[in-house]
Amino acid sequence: MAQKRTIHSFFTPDPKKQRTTTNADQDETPTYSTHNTYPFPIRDLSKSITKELASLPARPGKPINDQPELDLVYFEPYIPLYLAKDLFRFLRSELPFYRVEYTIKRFGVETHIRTPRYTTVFGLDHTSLFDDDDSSIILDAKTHTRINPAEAYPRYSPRPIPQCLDALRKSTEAATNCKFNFCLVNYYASGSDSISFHSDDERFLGPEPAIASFSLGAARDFLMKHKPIPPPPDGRTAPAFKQLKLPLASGDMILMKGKTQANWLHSIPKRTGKSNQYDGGRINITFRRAMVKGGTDNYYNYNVGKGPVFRWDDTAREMKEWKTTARPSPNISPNPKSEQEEPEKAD
Ligand SMILES: O=C(O)CCC(=O)C(=O)O
Ligand SMILES: [Fe+2]
Repeated sequence: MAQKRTIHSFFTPDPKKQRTTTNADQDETPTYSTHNTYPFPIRDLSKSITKELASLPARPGKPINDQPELDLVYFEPYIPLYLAKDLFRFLRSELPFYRVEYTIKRFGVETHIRTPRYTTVFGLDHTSLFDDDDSSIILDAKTHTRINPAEAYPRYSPRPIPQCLDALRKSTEAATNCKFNFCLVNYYASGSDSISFHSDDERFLGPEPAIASFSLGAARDFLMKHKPIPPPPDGRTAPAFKQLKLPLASGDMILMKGKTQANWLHSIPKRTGKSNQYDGGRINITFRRAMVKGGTDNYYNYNVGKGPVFRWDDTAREMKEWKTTARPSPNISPNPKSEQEEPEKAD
């Protein structure tokens, strides 16, 4: 008879499946992705993890399309638990993060927004390419001639997707038949970090964008609700939409596509209560495809910004400001009129 598993044993990798901490991995000399825009070199995944990612998804995706204009594919999970656990720890330790603040005009009033989570982004829109042989060179995607990044991307220098995220991008492209040129990462340090209801329907993603969204670490609820619609004429009853609540677990992936972004909003609400085996920390990775230069500027502005870099401190078990003499001090607009959390993601 099969042995009964305790709750603890579900989070303790099965020895037969502990392929990510093999002797081969431990003996491997680490390699790093480097670029002049990275605040520090970003470690590459081991050969064995890279190979495993290429063989995913662990389970085929299931469509969720039983409501008007809703078009999702839910991979539950895409990354098996033992691997998701390693990948969560790896990315939390190795990526640079930011706590972006910005000012927007809301109802004619300058409002200071503090993004309620850590973020980072890598990638370049469809009009340009990093040179395969030298990623410090950016090429025009059509002519393959060199462009001047200071002219084409004056506010933020684009960052190539580091190997540790690019391996997952390649796997996701193969599994979904979609193409992605951007990777956005959110880190929710605890239940008080969140993302408010919004849709990723920015014009620079083109019509009917496909967005692949991965969860690693603590489980959090992903809520979806239909955008408000005008009341139908001549007293007819408005269609009823049900709100969705998907308790996304480590390793899960949701592909949002078709008319979803144009018609539905999604959010990760704040959560109270106990933390779990991941200290309550959760990483979200989204792969997207930006079509025009404005998309690149927008993504860096709201996910990197001009403020300080944060990096995971494994002794303190929290994100700490990462100091370097090579980087200018934070550049945050002084004396904001009011401060509040993001209302909705700005375009
Ligand atoms: O954390 C998540 O699952 C959602 C993130 C998200 O919606 C976004 O970054 O646009
Ligand atoms: Fe989103």
